Amino acid sequence: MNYNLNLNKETSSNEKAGTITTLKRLLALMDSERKNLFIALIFIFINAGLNLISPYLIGHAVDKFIVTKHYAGVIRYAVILLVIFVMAMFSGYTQAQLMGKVGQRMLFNLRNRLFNKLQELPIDFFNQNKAGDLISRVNNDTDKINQFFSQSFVQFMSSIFTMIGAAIFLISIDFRLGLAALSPAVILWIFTRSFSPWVKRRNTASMRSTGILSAEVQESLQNFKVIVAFNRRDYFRKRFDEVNTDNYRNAVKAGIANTVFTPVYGFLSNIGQLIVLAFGIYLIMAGQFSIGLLISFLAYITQFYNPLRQLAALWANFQVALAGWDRISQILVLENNLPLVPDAKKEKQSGMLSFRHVSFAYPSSEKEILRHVSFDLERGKTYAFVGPTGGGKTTTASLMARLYDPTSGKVLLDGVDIRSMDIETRTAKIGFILQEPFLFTGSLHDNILYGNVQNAHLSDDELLQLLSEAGLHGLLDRFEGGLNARIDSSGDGISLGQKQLIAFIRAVLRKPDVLILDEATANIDTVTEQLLEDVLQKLPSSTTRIIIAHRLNTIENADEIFFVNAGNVTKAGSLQDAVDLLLHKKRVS
Ligand SMILES: Nc1ncnc2c1ncn2[C@@H]1O[C@H](COP(=O)(O)OP(=O)(O)OP(=O)(O)O)[C@@H](O)[C@H]1O
Repeated sequence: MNYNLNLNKETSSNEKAGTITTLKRLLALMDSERKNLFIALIFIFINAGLNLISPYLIGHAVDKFIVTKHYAGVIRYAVILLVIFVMAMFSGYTQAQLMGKVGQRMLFNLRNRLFNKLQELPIDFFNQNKAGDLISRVNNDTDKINQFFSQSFVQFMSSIFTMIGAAIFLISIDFRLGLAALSPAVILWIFTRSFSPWVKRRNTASMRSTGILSAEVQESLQNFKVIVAFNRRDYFRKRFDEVNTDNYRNAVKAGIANTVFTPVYGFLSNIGQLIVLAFGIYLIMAGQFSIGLLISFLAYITQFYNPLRQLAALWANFQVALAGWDRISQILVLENNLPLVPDAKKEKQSGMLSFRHVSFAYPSSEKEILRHVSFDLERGKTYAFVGPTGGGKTTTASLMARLYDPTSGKVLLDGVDIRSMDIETRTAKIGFILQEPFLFTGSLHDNILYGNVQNAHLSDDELLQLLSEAGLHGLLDRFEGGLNARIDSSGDGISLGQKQLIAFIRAVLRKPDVLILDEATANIDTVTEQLLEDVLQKLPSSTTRIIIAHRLNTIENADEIFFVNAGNVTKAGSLQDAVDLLLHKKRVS
């Protein structure tokens, strides 16, 4: 599956969908907010209704009391109008409050949904997309949708109610004049339909370049030490300048597109008023219309075209929200390409961990890293995987932990295809210490218990007890502050060796059946390494240990050594044979 969001058109399910379909999908996001939405809509409706009654009352008052000079009645109408205006103010306040909360909750749920989806996706997705772009989708694009729902949606619905009400009043006061007044709206409708896709496209392009900008910033901040060390600041400055310029151009284009509706709507609403004025005065002169009715009529025209003018701006916001939703749903529609394959049969005569005719190529390249590889690893033994840089050791280990699926063949754990194991079972059985351990901001205590559901709620003392039982407590001396040592996700403030220690303690405490150490001790001093070696020896005798290492002392205690190179994984024999192979003295038979 192609996971590249910026290349993969198939994942953009909304791109070709019409506005109504996309709107329905957007509204589906509000499923849990139905009740609040309904109450808000009632208040929006009441507010629009109250605002619509006033022109009629004013026109009525003019004809009944002002034209006939019965001024006492005007006071009564003024009081009624005041009550209506106060009620309208309260309903307006309530609807804004309600929708503000609905919008925030929706933003919260949407971000949660998006983040959970990101957690479900395979490593390959993260290989193909830049973190900065994903962050921009989770933060900026969801916020565009929130802005629409919490701010524009009330105005949007209120404008629609008001317009419909005003149109009904216009037509029922005088059918001919009403139709003439509304005729410019038809032109507006055609104009809006024709230009909306273009506006949405420009907004999508603008968001895409914001994502690229965010990725660029993230990349250079992450690598700033290397940039400074290699004096590459000019190069990155130039790259940033290009991306920033591109983002600026796209934002300007989107801004222009977003303002295209407003002047046209303004112009055509003025034409509507002009038509009413001319036609209305003609009807008054012909004795077919009253002054009071013309006043009401002009007010209703304003009530029809003003919201329409607002709708022009809101329509642009809506297009922005749609474009944001497009980019978000590109992620939401993705499926993990490592699905659970149910009902795998247990295979006889296999080791604890076995490769059966495994071939593998990374999805982004044609090159086969492993070709028809088969081997069996037994329970409780220690295996070393050696080979030249780029030979395929990490790839082999990744397949053992099902970070990827083989292109063909099977990986078996206890005779069962690991594709049939649910993620909890698999991760409980296989502990993987990566070359570059993952840390997050928090205490050493939190970092050690990361992903350890069973021991997640241990206190410091209980954790200390557990660590000393596992022979790991001595390693805490390497951290100032012990379990309370502050760890930063960037890894600043601690050494690479300390990072590897955390990953080691984390994995060992979970007591996995298979423990894979991928260059896990490369940056640790020899004294600490001996400590780790002792811990490894103290692991339950049933634990299978797989060690990938370049340093010979790390592999000398292995029960068996495998040599990984050029698509093959072969038994290397003794340590000396492995060294010979590494030095190319011997060819793999
Ligand atoms: N995500 C990826 N996408 C495409 N190719 C990859 C990816 N990761 C690794 N490779 C390629 O796969 C090959 C094997 O890489 P691998 O990391 O498994 O080697 P290794 O033996 O562990 O090397 P080292 O000793 O340097 O860690 C290399 O040619 C590498 O370029």
